[in-house]
Amino acid sequence: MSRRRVKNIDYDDDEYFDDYDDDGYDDYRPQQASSSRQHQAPKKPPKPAKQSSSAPSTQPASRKGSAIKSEPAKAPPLSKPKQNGSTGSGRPPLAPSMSVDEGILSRGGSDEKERVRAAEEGIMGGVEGEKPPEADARLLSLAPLNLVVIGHVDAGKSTLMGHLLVKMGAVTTKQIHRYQKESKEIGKGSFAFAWVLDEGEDERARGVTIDVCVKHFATKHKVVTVLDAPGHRDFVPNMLSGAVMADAALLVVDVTRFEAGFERGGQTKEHLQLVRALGIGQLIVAINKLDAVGWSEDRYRSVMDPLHGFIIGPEAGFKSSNVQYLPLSAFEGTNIVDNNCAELKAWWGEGATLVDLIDGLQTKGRGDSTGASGGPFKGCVSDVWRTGDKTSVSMKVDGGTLRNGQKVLILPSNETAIVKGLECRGASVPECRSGDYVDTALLNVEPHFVSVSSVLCDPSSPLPVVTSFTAQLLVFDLDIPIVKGQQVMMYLHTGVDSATIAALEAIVNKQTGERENKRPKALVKGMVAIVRLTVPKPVCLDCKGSGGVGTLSRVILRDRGKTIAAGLVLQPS
Ligand SMILES: Nc1nc2c(ncn2[C@@H]2O[C@H](COP(=O)(O)OP(=O)(O)OP(=O)(O)O)[C@@H](O)[C@H]2O)c(=O)[nH]1
Repeated sequence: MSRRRVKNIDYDDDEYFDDYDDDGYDDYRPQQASSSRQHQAPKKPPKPAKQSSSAPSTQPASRKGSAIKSEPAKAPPLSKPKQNGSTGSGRPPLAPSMSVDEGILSRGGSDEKERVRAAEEGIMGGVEGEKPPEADARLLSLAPLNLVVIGHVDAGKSTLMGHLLVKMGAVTTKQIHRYQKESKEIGKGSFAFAWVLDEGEDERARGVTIDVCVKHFATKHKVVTVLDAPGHRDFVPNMLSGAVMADAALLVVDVTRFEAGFERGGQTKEHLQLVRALGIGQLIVAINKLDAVGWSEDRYRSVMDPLHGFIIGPEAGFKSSNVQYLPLSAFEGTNIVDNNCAELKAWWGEGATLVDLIDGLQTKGRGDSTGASGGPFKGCVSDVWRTGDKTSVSMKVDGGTLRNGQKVLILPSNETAIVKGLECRGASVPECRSGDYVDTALLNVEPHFVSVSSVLCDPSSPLPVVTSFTAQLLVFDLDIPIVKGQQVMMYLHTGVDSATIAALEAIVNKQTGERENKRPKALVKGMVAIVRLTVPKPVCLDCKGSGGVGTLSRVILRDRGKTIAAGLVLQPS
């Protein structure tokens, strides 16, 4: 199944401001570039045990095409996809995809008329109407992983994911042949694989990803939810909406135009800083389009060296051991699940493929099998649409466990609802745990009680609903200093809204963590500061250190199309 979406942000408490040792991720302090952080030539990734190129499919063949009749061909009003439009909070909606996928994990439909009819009747998704497949036992035994794909525009992100999904059996040969034919007809033949993910008409006509697209596939040990993010600078907010859902990031770099994406104005650095700010500590770097430079090892290294310096340097702050690199060709499909290219083998040997590296990624903060981790249930809504007389939402579980039949409190609307169905990773499931991306949670309420950025939580543990709060922020590269009274765009978990910097309360000493320089006049690049933010409408949030995966406390500020600061909510004020 695929779903287009567009949501939010988050930021990691621990890595910026707390000890981060216990989770093995990072000892990142943005301030101090310790000598151990100085650039070291990265090593080739270890060679994990090779995996069969015919990785197991995630759904039995008999389920192909099932549950597709209830998938709408166009979304009803609440979820109608809008390119750069907005739903609820003003963030562009992650509306259900119009996918007609017949692939193994896809829930698109083969019967277009039936899907249109279902949409017109307002019957959305597989929770009500024809049911989605039950998750099979093998899938449930795999570790879930949400992977956001980032990188400068045209780096080859969608092509890479499209080709990977084809190779993993999540897209049929018939379907990719159709994309090849149709893309050729409009003179965009090189985008055939990208069309697996770029499903919007605009995206296909322009050859640019606009919304985040969500797809699933399984490796040997993982069931992976891919969030393919746009690379164009105009769509950074959409990219953030995918990144906030992720456990790990895959950075795609175009080896032929590396400098354009890496230097000032390119999105490579900004994306890296943002995913790190969102608490993502694990990174795979796919150096793409090696076919276009004759599989040159020299070119590969000339890109990897400056990139690695930035990635482990003070501005991005990844831990070297959590970053892995590999050369590939998304277009030719080389080194994705296998490597049959003699020129690459000559210097890469039997090095890991992309699927090997994805299979070896770790997740943190995930609920355990008892659902005990993360405390009471809480989660943030990233998409909303009507399902008959009920409301469906997509969301990220930030802590605890969400179960079918459970009563939840919706904030800020303060309405309660019962969960009438749950879908995760393309299948119907009895529960979703901390860290899970929930494809669909069906709620027995009217849609106006829920919007993108709503929070669902355990009614006995309501989260704060506020119009003013303090946050600890790291200041990014700025054209002009941040001052009191400044209006900014605020990305708070899955929401986006305007906000005012009501007060600059203190500068934080990066070495000691102590507050000093009370009431500074202005904030400049590299500072860590405590600021008070006010918002015009009440927002529901969580505070730093409240448990779970921490999505609900992450805040990113942007101004005039640039990210200016990112951090964590400290407390309501
Ligand atoms: N030669 C070559 N071209 C590639 C490769 N991968 C992608 N391309 C081409 O690069 C162009 C952009 O590919 P996309 O997959 O749309 O790039 P993207 O990063 O998803 O683009 P946005 O999401 O819009 O930022 C297309 O013409 C692809 O065919 C590759 O491995 N080799």
